[in-house]
Amino acid sequence: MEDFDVVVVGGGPAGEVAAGRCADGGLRTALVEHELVGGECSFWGCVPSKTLIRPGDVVAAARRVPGASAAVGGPLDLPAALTWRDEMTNGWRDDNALPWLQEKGITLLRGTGSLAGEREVAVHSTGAARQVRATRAVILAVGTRPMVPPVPGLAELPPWDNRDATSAKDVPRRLLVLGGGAVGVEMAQAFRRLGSQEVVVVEGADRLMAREEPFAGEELRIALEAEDIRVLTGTPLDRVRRKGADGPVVATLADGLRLETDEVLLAVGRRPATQDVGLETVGLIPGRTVEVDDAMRAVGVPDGWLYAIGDCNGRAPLTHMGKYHGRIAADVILGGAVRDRASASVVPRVTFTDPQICAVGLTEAQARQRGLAVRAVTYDIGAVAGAYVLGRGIAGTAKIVVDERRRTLVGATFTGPALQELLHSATVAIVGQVPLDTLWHAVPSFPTVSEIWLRLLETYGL
Ligand SMILES: Cc1cc2nc3c(=O)[nH]c(=O)nc-3n(C[C@H](O)[C@H](O)[C@H](O)COP(=O)(O)OP(=O)(O)OC[C@H]3O[C@@H](n4cnc5c(N)ncnc54)[C@H](O)[C@@H]3O)c2cc1C
Ligand SMILES: NC(=O)c1ccc[n+]([C@@H]2O[C@H](COP(=O)([O-])OP(=O)(O)OC[C@H]3O[C@@H](n4cnc5c(N)ncnc54)[C@H](O)[C@@H]3O)[C@@H](O)[C@H]2O)c1
Repeated sequence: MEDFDVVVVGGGPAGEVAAGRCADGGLRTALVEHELVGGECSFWGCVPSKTLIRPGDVVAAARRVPGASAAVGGPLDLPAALTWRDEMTNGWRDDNALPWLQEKGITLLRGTGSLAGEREVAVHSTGAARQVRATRAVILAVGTRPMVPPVPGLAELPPWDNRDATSAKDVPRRLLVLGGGAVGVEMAQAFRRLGSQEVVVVEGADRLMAREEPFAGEELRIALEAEDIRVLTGTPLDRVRRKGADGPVVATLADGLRLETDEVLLAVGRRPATQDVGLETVGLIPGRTVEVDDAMRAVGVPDGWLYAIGDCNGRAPLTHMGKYHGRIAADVILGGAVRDRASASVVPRVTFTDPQICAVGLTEAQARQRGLAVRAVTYDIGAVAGAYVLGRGIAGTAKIVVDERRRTLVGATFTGPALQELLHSATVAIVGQVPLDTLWHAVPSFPTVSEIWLRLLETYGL
């Protein structure tokens, strides 16, 4: 039995950050990983998806600018875009992460980790198993797997999941995307812009991006339809079947509509990868998210030695939030008193479509559900000088949700092209609980899109 102070199971963004911070604090740290250090985000999630989105985004931005649009008249260079994606994922090798681990003094254990009782982890790799003990803490950072809904015929296709989409070597001529959440809308637009001719999004809820402000999904639907992406909402997929071994797929919706496509991309959410990590050996239920307290300690496990961070704790399944959880867990293990203050109500999120949906904190509906007396103010993003100097036809909406009792923000949403860097200003205002009367003195430069702040505050009445 080998001893470490901390054993981290799962080397995605959350696990890497936790391991790095524990090691920086002088703890003997092991990181157990059975695929690639970097996890879903680096190889099949954020990084390749954003890389596939970027060429279409740049061209769309140039097309809005008279004088530049003529220079980008042709189609995208698909092979070059895919090659760049391959570079960004380092050809699905993690050798570039290894020097970092070595520098930090983190021991990488290649294999599948599972809890084997209190403070113990069994690590299985081909033909070998070893047992390690964590004197201070075990941190689970095992992430998620795609959900497969029980639609007859779906599993047999087989459908594409995010891995197939983000590592695709070509684009299918026709693509049916099941799910109009973040993966679905980003990939639908990316594939359409990369050359897929017929793209359909089938979303079970009544609108795209259903957890965001209603106008966000509506504006996105209009933009996608303008690019000839078909958007079908509110009607579940009833059954699918592939004609022959390599033939087209026939998809039938609950209302009887039949669609023919070449591939079906599953984008209906994720389930925690906790089925086989030995949760039962510590009294927890396999396959469920690991519920944690604000210190990231697993609820129901005595003595506080088990932590869960990132997607597998279900708090806020986004890379930056998983890394935040990783910093909290490491600091708590090192004796700090830091606690999670962001996951429940200040989660920033950017959906990298065109228009982007950038949001932080609560939507108006969520704030009201929590019993807050809020007032919301909206303003047209395209109407600020900072937006219209960027090109023609820049459209979108900004909305802030103000807690009237405290006169501070509890939520903000911005839709429009390339707004991702604007979002952090709203995050800072919410986390800092900056009163609107103070925010009024944060003067945005002219002509920047940040002028939207001024317009929102004026509309509010300041
Ligand atoms: C297509 C797509 C695009 C996305 N884009 C974004 C984005 O733009 N921004 C954003 O914030 N989020 C995005 N996400 C979400 C983001 O990928 C996740 O929130 C993030 O990867 C979670 O990090 P994690 O460390 O918790 O888990 P993961 O990244 O899933 O990493 C878990 C790691 O644990 C390993 N592992 C699992 N079980 C074991 C075991 N038993 N033993 C050893 N190792 C194990 C896995 O191999 C993996 O390396 C996207 C997701 C998808 C699918
Ligand atoms: N830019 C980003 O930050 C980004 C990008 C991609 C993914 N992610 C994250 O990755 C995770 C997974 O994303 P996702 O899009 O798979 O999940 P999601 O939960 O964001 O969206 C899933 C969508 O599928 C719909 N759905 C569920 N079952 C369905 C069915 N049977 N038929 C039709 N529609 C159905 C849901 O209503 C929902 O709109 C999320 O946590 C997401 O936030 C983030």
